[in-house]
Amino acid sequence: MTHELSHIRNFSIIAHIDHGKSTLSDRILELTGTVAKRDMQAQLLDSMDIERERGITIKSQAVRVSYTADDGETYQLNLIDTPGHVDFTYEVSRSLAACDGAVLVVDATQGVEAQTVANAMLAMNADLEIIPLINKIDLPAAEPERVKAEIEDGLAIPADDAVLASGKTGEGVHDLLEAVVYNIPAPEGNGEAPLRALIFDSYFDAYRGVVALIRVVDGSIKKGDKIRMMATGTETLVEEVGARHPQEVAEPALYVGEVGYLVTGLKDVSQVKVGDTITLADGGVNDPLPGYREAKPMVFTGLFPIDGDQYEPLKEALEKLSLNDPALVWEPETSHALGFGFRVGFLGLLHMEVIKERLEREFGLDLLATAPSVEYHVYLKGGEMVSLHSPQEMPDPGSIDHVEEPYLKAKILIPPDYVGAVMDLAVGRRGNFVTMNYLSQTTVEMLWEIPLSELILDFFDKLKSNTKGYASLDYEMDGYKPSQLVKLDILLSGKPIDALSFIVHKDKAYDRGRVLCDKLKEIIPRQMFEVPIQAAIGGRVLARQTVKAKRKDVLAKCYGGDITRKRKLLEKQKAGKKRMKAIGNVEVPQEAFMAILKVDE
Ligand SMILES: Nc1nc2c(ncn2[C@@H]2O[C@H](COP(=O)(O)OP(=O)(O)OP(=O)(O)O)[C@@H](O)[C@H]2O)c(=O)[nH]1
Repeated sequence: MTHELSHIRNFSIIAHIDHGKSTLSDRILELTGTVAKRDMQAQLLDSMDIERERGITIKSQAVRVSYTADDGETYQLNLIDTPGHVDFTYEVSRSLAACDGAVLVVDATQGVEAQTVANAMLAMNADLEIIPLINKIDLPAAEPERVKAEIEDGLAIPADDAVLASGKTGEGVHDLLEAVVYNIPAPEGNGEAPLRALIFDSYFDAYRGVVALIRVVDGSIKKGDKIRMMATGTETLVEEVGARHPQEVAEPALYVGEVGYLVTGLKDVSQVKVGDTITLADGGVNDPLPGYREAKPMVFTGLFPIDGDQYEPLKEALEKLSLNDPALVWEPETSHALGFGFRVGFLGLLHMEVIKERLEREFGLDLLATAPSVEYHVYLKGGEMVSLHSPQEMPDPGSIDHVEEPYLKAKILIPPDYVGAVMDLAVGRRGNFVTMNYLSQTTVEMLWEIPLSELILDFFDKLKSNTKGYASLDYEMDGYKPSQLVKLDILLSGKPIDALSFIVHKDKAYDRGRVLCDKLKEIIPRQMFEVPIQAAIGGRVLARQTVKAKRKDVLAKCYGGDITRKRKLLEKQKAGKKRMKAIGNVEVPQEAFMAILKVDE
């Protein structure tokens, strides 16, 4: 295969969900003979089960295909698949930084949608050449002309020459590859200069240690080279380099402009960070590539095994998962209510859900998760600052000078009709309006400063439902700001339950406390006795509800007679208890801990 810069193209495919990105990628692999038709497993690029089920990509992928164009020349095309969720905006930006162009897929029956706009903006910000592609033209309802107009008016991308294609029939896929070769610029770089390579993903492989996906920006890299990761300072010998087709094939070297994988031989993924620059340990460069940022957990939750015997297995599972995930951090946590568990940090709610699901599915654990919270900075009267990852750690109010919470700069893109809806939502979430710009007649960009704690409630879901799915959200950290925050305690049968307490803005405490008591009343099943539920701040009760006592005992029906029937009933009860935790003498289901996430204003 060619290594000449002029014969390399690095690109990614971007689209709104379900517009056909994966199907199209599969067709490309097929048409270039990379994967034989009989080996095609639909949507080869989304490898992890959970990703496949949810239709989201969490990790980046890079597949190299060889394409002989109509000009008779053979080109090396590297197709880079980027993660598709707001939790992973930084990872997306690094994957795009490894590309020179992007194919923007738009469904011919749906037209431009929210994520089309959001992804196109990301690609433009990354200075990528954009090739519009109108997909699903096999469908009778396809309206390519209307969609072309939408792309031009809404995104200001010329669409006269948009590729018309069908991932289903394969029509237009050849045109797409020709467009990639002719419209996307070849990479630039200096093959003679010292090595500079961008890491745009890294993962732990049980057999080979940490593997990185890289783009060589200058120079070249081969087996046996002694390299240094510039941000972490880690040095190592290159064990192997190569490309995915999509199975890994070792190459003698990766040359300037090329994308491929690198086996580092290192055991810890935190030594090989996304966004870092690789250079040679001896005679390397001094200036890293721009854009490196530390992956920082933003959301914290307590994870507790339902069965205390699973504490050690949970610890081992977390150790295994963090080998592959530098953003995953954790430390032991003890709760009076839930026993021994861990406080775990995540990039965002999706990251949290995925990890919890993997712990349960891949490691067979039954877990209870407490409501997510953020990292607060509590300044004590003596001047000392304490970082708080859990509401339980909140010091005595008398000793606190003030509390600061993390804010985000949030960018929301919407059609003009939804400006009012977004205003209502963001103001209700303590957002400060910054500016609003018309990017085109069909797209408004609103900038807000919003406390992260408000965003991790159901903000994203609410934003989507209030704008019929049109809004897209992108955010970055904006530092800490002082806030009037208090710890709200929830009491069951008069006893404060540490795992249910949370931190809330003073002005929201009463509403949230009341709504939460109502919710908990619905969620907590009737017990043999009455269960009063109270929300309180430092002993002052704000709201109260009561779960009434159950009338009958199930076993009473058995008259002590039929033993098998009795056992069956008990088993049924046991199954029903799944995800319940006895707190004192009250059975509390998992939902109760998440109720705070669903508070309606
Ligand atoms: N008729 C028709 N259906 C298509 C075409 N391309 C994709 N589809 C269907 O559209 C649906 C979504 O396609 P995917 O390839 O999974 O779309 P995607 O954009 O990768 O979706 P996500 O990964 O979930 O974002 C699937 O049911 C496909 O079978 C096409 O060209 N024509």
